[in-house]
Amino acid sequence: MASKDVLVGVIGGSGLYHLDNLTLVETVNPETPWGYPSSPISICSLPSGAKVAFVARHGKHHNISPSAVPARANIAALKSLGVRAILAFSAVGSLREEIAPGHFAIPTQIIDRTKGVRPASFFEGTGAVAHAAFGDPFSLKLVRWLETEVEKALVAEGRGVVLHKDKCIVCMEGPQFSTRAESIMYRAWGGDLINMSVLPEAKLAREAELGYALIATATDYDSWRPHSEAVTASQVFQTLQANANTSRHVAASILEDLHLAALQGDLLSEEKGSMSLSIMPRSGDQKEEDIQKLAYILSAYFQPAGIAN
Ligand SMILES: CSC[C@H]1O[C@H](OP(=O)(O)O)[C@H](O)[C@@H]1O
Ligand SMILES: Nc1ncnc2[nH]cnc12
Repeated sequence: MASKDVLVGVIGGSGLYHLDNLTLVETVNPETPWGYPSSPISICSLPSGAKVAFVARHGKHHNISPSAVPARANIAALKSLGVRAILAFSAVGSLREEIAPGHFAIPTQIIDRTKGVRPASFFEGTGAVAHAAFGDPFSLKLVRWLETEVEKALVAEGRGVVLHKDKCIVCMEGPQFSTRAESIMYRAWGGDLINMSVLPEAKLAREAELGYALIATATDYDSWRPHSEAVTASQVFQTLQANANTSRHVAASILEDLHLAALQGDLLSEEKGSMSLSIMPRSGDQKEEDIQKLAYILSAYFQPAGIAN
């Protein structure tokens, strides 16, 4: 198992199956109480020697569909490596004219249109009940930090990629894309972007007390434009590679500073201890197997018998 000095985890989405300019230190594949992650996790070192962890959400060969991503194992495995902040990348559709394919966005809100087929809580199947706060589904301090740093990285790249802020992302079930009627409805609801992956990832990161933010990379205009073709996978592929290259550039530009910011602590002060107010008080009286399972992600609140504090 890698040492616990990996503070930042990166989740790569469609098109982003590896990062650039990093030295591979080791590959780990931790078995968590929720199974194995989507792919073995690459632990890479940055030029300073600091380490980051990378996991490909759909597997390195894109063989896991969005509804089947083992999101609990991904988040739990990253936490077991010491990760405190997750930077997730996602290919998204745009529900707004001004967010053109090729643009990037950092959303601050989510509308849940998943259909209940994805396990969405670490507490599911245990006797413990918890209600994590999710009004602000992304870590706002991390989001604000990223807005500045990603913008700088995009300017330095010089391709004119625009960054949009304070957007609302709809997470649909898939794997089929939306109908035109749904796409129009999401716009009326206030949705700006759409993907199939941000949930339950963001909810699970919150339950595990991890900072979590999404860099959304627009690939298409979904299906709301009256005189345009509805989105197809081949449209998405046209932008995917360029977006992945820019994502790798952004990651290479910001990861060193993100590691330092995570080390200093203030950036992630919102997450630390947040679940102490979410676990129902009587849920302390648990079966040993549930305590052991939950201790994997929340050792501050669940202590297996025989392990001293
Ligand atoms: C390839 S189009 C639909 C697919 O792309 C996005 O994946 P990810 O979020 O992992 O980049 C979207 O969420 C869908 O899963
Ligand atoms: N239009 C779209 N709908 C859902 N997920 C997507 N990922 C990329 N484009 C998408």
